[in-house]
Amino acid sequence: MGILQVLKTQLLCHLIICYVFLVSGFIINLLQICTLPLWPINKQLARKINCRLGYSISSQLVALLEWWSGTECTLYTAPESYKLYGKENAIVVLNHNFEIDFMTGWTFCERFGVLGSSKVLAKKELSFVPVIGWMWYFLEIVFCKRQWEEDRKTVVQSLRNLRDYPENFWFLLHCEGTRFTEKKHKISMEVAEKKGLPKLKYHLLPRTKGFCVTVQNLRGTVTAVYDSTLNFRNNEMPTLLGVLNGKKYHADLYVRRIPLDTIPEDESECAAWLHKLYQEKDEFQEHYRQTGRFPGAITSPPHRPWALLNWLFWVCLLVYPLCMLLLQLLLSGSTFTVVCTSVFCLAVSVGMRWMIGQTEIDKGSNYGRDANKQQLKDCHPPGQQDHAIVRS
Ligand SMILES: CCCCC/C=C\C/C=C\CCCCCCCC(=O)SCCNC(=O)CCNC(=O)[C@H](O)C(C)(C)COP(=O)(O)OP(=O)(O)OC[C@H]1O[C@@H](n2cnc3c(N)ncnc32)[C@H](O)[C@@H]1OP(=O)(O)O
Ligand SMILES: CCCCCCCCCCCCCCCCCC(=O)OC[C@@H](O)COP(=O)(O)O
Repeated sequence: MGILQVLKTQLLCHLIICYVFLVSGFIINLLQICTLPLWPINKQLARKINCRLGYSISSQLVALLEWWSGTECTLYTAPESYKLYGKENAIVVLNHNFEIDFMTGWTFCERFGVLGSSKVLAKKELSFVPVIGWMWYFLEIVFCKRQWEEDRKTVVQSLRNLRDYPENFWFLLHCEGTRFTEKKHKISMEVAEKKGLPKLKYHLLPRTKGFCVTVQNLRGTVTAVYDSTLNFRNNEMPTLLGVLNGKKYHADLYVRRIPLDTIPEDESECAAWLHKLYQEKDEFQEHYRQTGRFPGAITSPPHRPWALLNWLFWVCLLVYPLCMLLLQLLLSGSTFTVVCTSVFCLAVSVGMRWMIGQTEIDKGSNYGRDANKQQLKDCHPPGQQDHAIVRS
């Protein structure tokens, strides 16, 4: 193991990275709040500014994945589709198996220049996560409680707001609605059986309402669906902590571009279309398992320097004052100040660990663990968490 690799596993490095992320994040959140008076005056300008500010936060996680961990991201796609990526609005339908699939998705967004404006149908709980969740509020991310009766109105309204968005965007949909675990898979296949739908081996049964309503409300705004299937080589199960420790992973993403006007307008036909899409996605995963690759031509969209430059900017800006502050504290000789600072640092570390926990599948929600919604609301007792599938 090289010296740099050892350095990447050191707690001090992690604390500095987290400090830069948190402090820069809070500064950017504050700047986002400052754009509020601009919204009624010039909405499109406010949106553009927020895209740049949002980029400055999310690109830090991209830099962590690309430059710190050195994770390789390979794209399998048709060359004629490749030319259009980043130049049109699209709905991205992605499988939901990995703890860092959001970072991998962001990395592809960065490579095609749509990171600042990328959107997602996200669970409401994520809107409360400091920095990222607060940033999303200003980026007009669509949140849902995963209770359709309550979501219908807000989701439709949020989607309609995107019709005049001034930047090209990709709208991410994890139609499975939750991350893959063995238990959730078993239950969703029972639902599939009851509904007379073919079983899926690598995916949960897709929830169709979000997809249909998105297609319905973004027709005319979005030109294509990017059917995206993600996998990691050698059965890697990547984690954010692994990335923070500098572990290199190998992501393979297969993208098929499907023109939006080929998707049925009728809701039940649209739902059937989505079920068929997931059967095809399952076949692609089977192909990957058998051959170690997806169909289609391989490309490695080039790295852009901006994510790294943005990160270095924040490191330069924030690490020097931190060092000066710590030095002053030590020189002050006040036990009280030193104890207070230590407690503060500990609280921040616990907060960061909680944020990282939001990405962990073992700490995931109960959604989809039972076909009966009432039962879903009950928390299961500790020690009964199900585990993400370990692919042999
Ligand atoms: C190219 C690279 C990628 C580019 C990336 C681009 C952009 C990146 C941007 C941001 C990155 C950040 C990423 C953050 C990720 C965060 C993602 C999430 O938060 S995922 C969770 C939230 N999202 C979703 O849930 C979306 C999918 N869900 C839906 O669409 C749902 O329909 C819904 C709109 C949320 C509503 O859900 P609800 O449960 O209320 O209703 P449903 O109708 O869906 O469910 C009832 C229906 O389902 C049947 N049922 C019951 N149990 C199950 C089960 N276990 N499995 C499957 N189906 C089940 C039930 O019988 C009902 O059926 P029916 O409708 O026939 O009555
Ligand atoms: C350079 C920066 C380094 C900082 C390191 C620490 C950063 C901490 C960042 C926390 C990021 C929080 C955003 C989490 C996004 C997680 C997306 C996700 O995968 O959500 C899960 C839901 O889809 C489904 O939930 P479940 O029903 O499976 O439960």
